[in-house]
Amino acid sequence: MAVFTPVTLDDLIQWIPPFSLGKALAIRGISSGIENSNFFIDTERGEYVLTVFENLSFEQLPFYLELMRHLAQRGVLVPAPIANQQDQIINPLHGKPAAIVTKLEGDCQMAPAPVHCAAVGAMLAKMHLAAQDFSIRQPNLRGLPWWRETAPVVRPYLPADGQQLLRDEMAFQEAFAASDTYRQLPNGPVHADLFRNNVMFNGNQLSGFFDFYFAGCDTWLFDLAVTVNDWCIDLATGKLDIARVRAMLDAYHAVRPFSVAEQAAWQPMLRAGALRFWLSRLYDFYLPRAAEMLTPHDPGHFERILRQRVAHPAPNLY
Ligand SMILES: Nc1ncnc2c1ncn2[C@@H]1O[C@H](COP(=O)(O)OP(=O)(O)OP(=O)(O)O)[C@@H](O)[C@H]1O
Ligand SMILES: N[C@@H](CCO)C(=O)O
Repeated sequence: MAVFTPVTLDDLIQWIPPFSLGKALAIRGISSGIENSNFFIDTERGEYVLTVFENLSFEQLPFYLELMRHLAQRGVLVPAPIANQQDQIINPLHGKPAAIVTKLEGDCQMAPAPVHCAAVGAMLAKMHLAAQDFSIRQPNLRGLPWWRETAPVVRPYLPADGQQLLRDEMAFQEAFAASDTYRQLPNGPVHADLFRNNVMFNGNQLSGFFDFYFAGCDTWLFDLAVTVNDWCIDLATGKLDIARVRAMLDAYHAVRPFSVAEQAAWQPMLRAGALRFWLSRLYDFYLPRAAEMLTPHDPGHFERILRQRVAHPAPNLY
């Protein structure tokens, strides 16, 4: 169901020669994923992932794919895009942009322990540092300007207490974004969607981050807040699990020490990370795109997380 653009082995055999991967031997559609058509492909040089982009254009894709190339070249574990003989990594296939990237070994870890959270924290810090000198700049397209646009669109669908929470949190986040503390936060390219289903593990060994298609420039702390809000919580209640939070924060800090401003911004940023996904899930729930085929994620999950973060202080960064 999640292969929107079919690609046959014959199509691949015709298309793949400029990539110097030898002959294409097999292709299998990947059923999970709702944005793009993804395939595992076998070639004479090994196994790779082929993505045909259904929504992103030739103009939009360089930010994401060049960022992955930049990170892979610096030893951050991410899928490395494969260039053709002209050094192009985005090429048309059935009229849509497509790319081949290296395959990450293993599976997603959907019930993470502190050891997994530590591995994610350390790699996230390494990724932030390695992306600092990436030359293409694109803002986080799901940042404050998008919240401002989206909050009034989804608010009418909420009951009174939800409307109140959304109003209060938007006001809180506007003030936070205008503060001196916020201005002092280090920023750069971030993943911005580093949930459990976007990281691969081979046993307890992290094998890579993937699905960079919400990446953009934002504060490093926002990226960490989004990650903690998914990896380090009890999914039923949204409560933080202190052992997992500590493991992730300590591992991050050991690679890229936190600043004083970041400590001051930590609680508001956890709320920002929850608000961002509450809004996008509300939008997808109440205003689904015409071709939407899958059940939207539950917005209530991030409303619970937001209420938790407002009511209970999180552990300090360091
Ligand atoms: N480089 C990779 N190596 C190994 N497996 C991959 C790789 N890229 C994607 N996959 C597999 O394909 C599945 C779908 O990929 P992905 O999550 O990027 O889909 P999508 O449609 O782009 O996004 P979404 O998660 O928003 O639905 C992943 O869950 C993973 O199992
Ligand atoms: N991680 C997002 C989905 C978009 O990748 C969510 O859980 O709402």
